[in-house]
Amino acid sequence: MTRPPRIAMLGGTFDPVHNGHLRSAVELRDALGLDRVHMIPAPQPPLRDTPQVSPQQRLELLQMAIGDTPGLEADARELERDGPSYSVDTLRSLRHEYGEQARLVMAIGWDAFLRLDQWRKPEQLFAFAHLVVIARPGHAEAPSTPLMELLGEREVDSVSRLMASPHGQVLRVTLPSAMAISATHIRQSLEQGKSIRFLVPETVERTILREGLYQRWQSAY
Ligand SMILES: Nc1ncnc2c1ncn2[C@@H]1O[C@H](COP(=O)(O)OP(=O)(O)OP(=O)(O)O)[C@@H](O)[C@H]1O
Ligand SMILES: O=C(O)c1ccc[n+]([C@@H]2O[C@H](COP(=O)([O-])O)[C@@H](O)[C@H]2O)c1
Repeated sequence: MTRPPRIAMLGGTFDPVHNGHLRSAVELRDALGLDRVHMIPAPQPPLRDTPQVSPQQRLELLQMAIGDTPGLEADARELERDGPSYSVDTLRSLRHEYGEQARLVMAIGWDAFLRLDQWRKPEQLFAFAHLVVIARPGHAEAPSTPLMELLGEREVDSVSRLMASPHGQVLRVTLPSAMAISATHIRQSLEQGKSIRFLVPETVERTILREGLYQRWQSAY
């Protein structure tokens, strides 16, 4: 019998993409034995202000960051929708693409997980995908009661248990090279004229500096 595909969505504002995202995607691919990790920029992230840097520019930085990394894909599907970038809509589309037996995972960092109960139709996410929560240095706050209620009995303690079914369960993971890198810190560094070397891939750094992105003198697009 052929093994069902193992697919993950790692959505983000990617404002800009950084090595914390990229290394997490690679280590998640290896830890879960994933066939593909769809890295999906959100044009209008629902719980924050729409970024100044356009969705197309954020996508292009993501594409150059990923390059030819096996199993990682810059996925533009949210750019084709209007309105807030709800993950439930993206997961519906991935489920449709890969079929009902695929093991579909929505991967989010601990900070994003803490607000999951404020997302659109959070319980419906589990009808499409598993949830994998990635530990993130500097984010250790405990989940709220509504969030714990939302999780219910879904938590499992191993990859093999998670992959035994197509969707509906939750796994917390700590990846080997957890990095305390954030896009906020990168934007602040650029605004202050400080170096972002080694926080993002070199091609991304070069493009940001050349285009004047995130720098004080850049006018809003
Ligand atoms: N260093 C990191 N390690 C693990 N997960 C991360 C890391 N940075 C971001 N993530 C996760 O990746 C997803 C997309 O993150 P996002 O694009 O918002 O980046 P960010 O660095 O958190 O941005 P910002 O600082 O602007 O909030 C979220 O689920 C987030 O928790
Ligand atoms: O679906 C929602 O309601 C929802 C609410 C907040 C965030 N998300 C998604 O979570 C991902 C990370 O968001 P953010 O704001 O932490 O960059 C990104 O793909 C967002 O579209 C989704």
